Amino acid sequence: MRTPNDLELVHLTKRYGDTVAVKDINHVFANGTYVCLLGPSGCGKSTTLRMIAGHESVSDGSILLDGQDISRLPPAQRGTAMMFQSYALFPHLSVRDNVAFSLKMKGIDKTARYKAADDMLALVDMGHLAERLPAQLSGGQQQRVALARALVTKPRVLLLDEPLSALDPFLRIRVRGELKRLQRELGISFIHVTHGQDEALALADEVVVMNNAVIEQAGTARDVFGAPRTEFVARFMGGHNVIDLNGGRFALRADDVKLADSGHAATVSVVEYQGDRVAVTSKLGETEVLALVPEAEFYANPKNPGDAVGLAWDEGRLHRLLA
Ligand SMILES: Nc1ncnc2c1ncn2[C@@H]1O[C@H](COP(=O)(O)OP(=O)(O)OP(=O)(O)O)[C@@H](O)[C@H]1O
Repeated sequence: MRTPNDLELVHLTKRYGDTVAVKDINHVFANGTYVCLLGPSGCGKSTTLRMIAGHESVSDGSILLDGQDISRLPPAQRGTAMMFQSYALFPHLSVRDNVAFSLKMKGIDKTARYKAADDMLALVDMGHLAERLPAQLSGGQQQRVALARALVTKPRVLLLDEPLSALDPFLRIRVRGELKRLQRELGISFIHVTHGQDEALALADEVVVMNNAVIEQAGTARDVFGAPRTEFVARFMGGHNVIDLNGGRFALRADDVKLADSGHAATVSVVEYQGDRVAVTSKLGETEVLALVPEAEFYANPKNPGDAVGLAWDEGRLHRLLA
């Protein structure tokens, strides 16, 4: 069912000469959803996002927002806003002026645009630093200013291109929590491009996995992780084994593989301690099978490389792959 402010991609295609960067994509991003566009380098994520934003022209197909074709409108008239990876703040403007800039371009008077900028800075917890220049801010603070600057135009869809990639791992986890909170508070859609599986699983209401210019699978984070449709998705999401059995190819979650005395006879090849669990890789014929074993369970009966081991799983946990 369609709701107002759904964003729809219809046969969306982008060609650069002989390269097809995005190939005939059809998808509806439901209003008020946190979407992560996930995929390996070069799969077409950023091109898709830039076409939605209007920073890249469309070769074929169209982009509809709330039923209206926005694919030929200039970026500022689309109802979308983009936050760039590099933040792209103006170095000579204060934080407040950076946030108010697009409103100035629209001819909004100073009192009104400063009020709007201050409201957005308060939303991202940066009100106290409104007078500073970008160079006087940390990376995380610059990122919040960039976010306030994108949100000040009151977009119906916020587009984020690898927004966390410049942050250190600790800050990345904190800021991603803030992004999610902000999206819930504002109730608009966020479309967030990432190549981090963990990031997508942590944030997204809907994960859209791209590969080779097409959407390979889309669904809730649990659906995509729990029921990958293809070998590519199973391998790319990680945490799965891909094994051939009885003429079929199956995904089997590594945390569903048990080390047992009976079962499929294998030989342990690598043991990695990971804190809360131990990653045990074994050779089952020519196939490497990963088992993620809870720490206490592993140390109750520890294994070493070269040990014979039985691999067991519940048949119901095997998930047949389509390709
Ligand atoms: N301006 C351009 N001219 C020619 N080819 C381009 C251009 N921009 C992107 N491409 C090509 O289009 C394909 C998709 O690129 P895109 O940047 O969308 O990938 P991506 O999934 O965002 O990758 P990354 O994670 O590395 O940013 C790639 O093969 C890329 O080389």
